[in-house]
Amino acid sequence: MNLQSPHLSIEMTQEIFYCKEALHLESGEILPEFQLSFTTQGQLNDKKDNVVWVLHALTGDANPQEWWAGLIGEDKFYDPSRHFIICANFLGSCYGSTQPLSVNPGTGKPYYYDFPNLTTRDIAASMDKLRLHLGLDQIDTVIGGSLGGQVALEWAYTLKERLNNAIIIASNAKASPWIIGFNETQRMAIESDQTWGSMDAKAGKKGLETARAIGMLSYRHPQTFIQHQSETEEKRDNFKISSYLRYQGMKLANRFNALSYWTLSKAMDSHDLGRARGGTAAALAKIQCKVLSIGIDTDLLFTFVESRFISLHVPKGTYREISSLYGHDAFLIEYEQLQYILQSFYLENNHSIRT
Ligand SMILES: CC(=O)SCCNC(=O)CCNC(=O)[C@H](O)C(C)(C)COP(=O)(O)OP(=O)(O)OC[C@H]1O[C@@H](n2cnc3c(N)ncnc32)[C@H](O)[C@@H]1OP(=O)(O)O
Ligand SMILES: N[C@@H](CCO)C(=O)O
Repeated sequence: MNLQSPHLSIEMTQEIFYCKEALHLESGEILPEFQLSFTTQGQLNDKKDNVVWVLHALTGDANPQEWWAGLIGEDKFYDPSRHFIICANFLGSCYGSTQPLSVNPGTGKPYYYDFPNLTTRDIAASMDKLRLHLGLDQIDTVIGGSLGGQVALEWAYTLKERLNNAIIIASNAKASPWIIGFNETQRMAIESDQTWGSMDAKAGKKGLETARAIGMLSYRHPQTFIQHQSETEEKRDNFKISSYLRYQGMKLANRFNALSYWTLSKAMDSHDLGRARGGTAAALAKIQCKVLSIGIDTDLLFTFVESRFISLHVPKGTYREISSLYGHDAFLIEYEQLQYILQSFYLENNHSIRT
């Protein structure tokens, strides 16, 4: 029981950070200005050592209390009565941050297909502008899964001694051809939608449905579907898994847009911590903070081998593994194991943050 907040009432604040400074992107392009939607919950303590910055995955938003409800929130592992919890919607995403449907200040019209290519390094750089805006010199923990883990790793590299812990879940130091291939097939699905190319917020919506259905196969494991979508009677058609994938496609297409999906999937592909830094091993060797890399035994997309690679090459690395039926998406589901792993990590590292 959280005695400080018996009625679970610590307010969450949602704001927009407007950055009027240009962001110079890795591609050489420039975003003349941008905005990030972000939330904070809890208070920065006097020692300013309780900042937990949460980074979302491909289709998440700035409300981890919703999509990571088992980990973030009052009476949860990261508790706003102790931690100052920050989460920003990624640049390129469609939950309040600058994205392809935003107005290009140069033309006065939405960017649509002129929105620049972003990399995970660019997304981390935009996040750092928010950190400076908030006046935070020190972050205790950055934590993210999947694309969120990629961005967290990039940020950990540049934050240097300003970061104590990076928790990188179901992620990697460099996008594998397998991941890029999955993303490419999803973009092909979007491209094959006849509305793709039109200047319309709903362009590519049907294609996005297919893209998400393909994506779902990579976010889960064959065993997930044997468990949850097996037929109980003999059938020749209309299988459960078919309606499940169609439903998941529609669900995503109703809350996301294809242009943002395109942009963020390209960012995921771009991920290479070692680019222009002498390769991934050399770049990982320069990360100064403690790194907890968590793999998932059934992850078919970001394999546990890639997660372990991170911990083996950073100077202060720990590797832990989640065992799950759910494949890659287990990082959004297996709360008990996550809490245990996190608790042990902080205890083993005799860490000041109270958990
Ligand atoms: C503003 C926003 O909403 S932001 C949301 C933020 N989202 C994220 O950050 C994404 C991260 N979250 C996720 O990826 C997912 O929510 C997960 C991994 C945590 C869980 O996935 P879910 O889709 O909820 O679970 P699951 O795969 O079991 O599917 C359940 C849904 O499929 C439906 N379903 C299950 N089987 C079938 C079937 N055979 N046919 C049709 N529908 C089916 C269920 O009725 C349920 O529907 P509901 O979501 O409307 O309740
Ligand atoms: N299920 C995740 C994708 C994989 O990380 C999401 O929708 O963000």
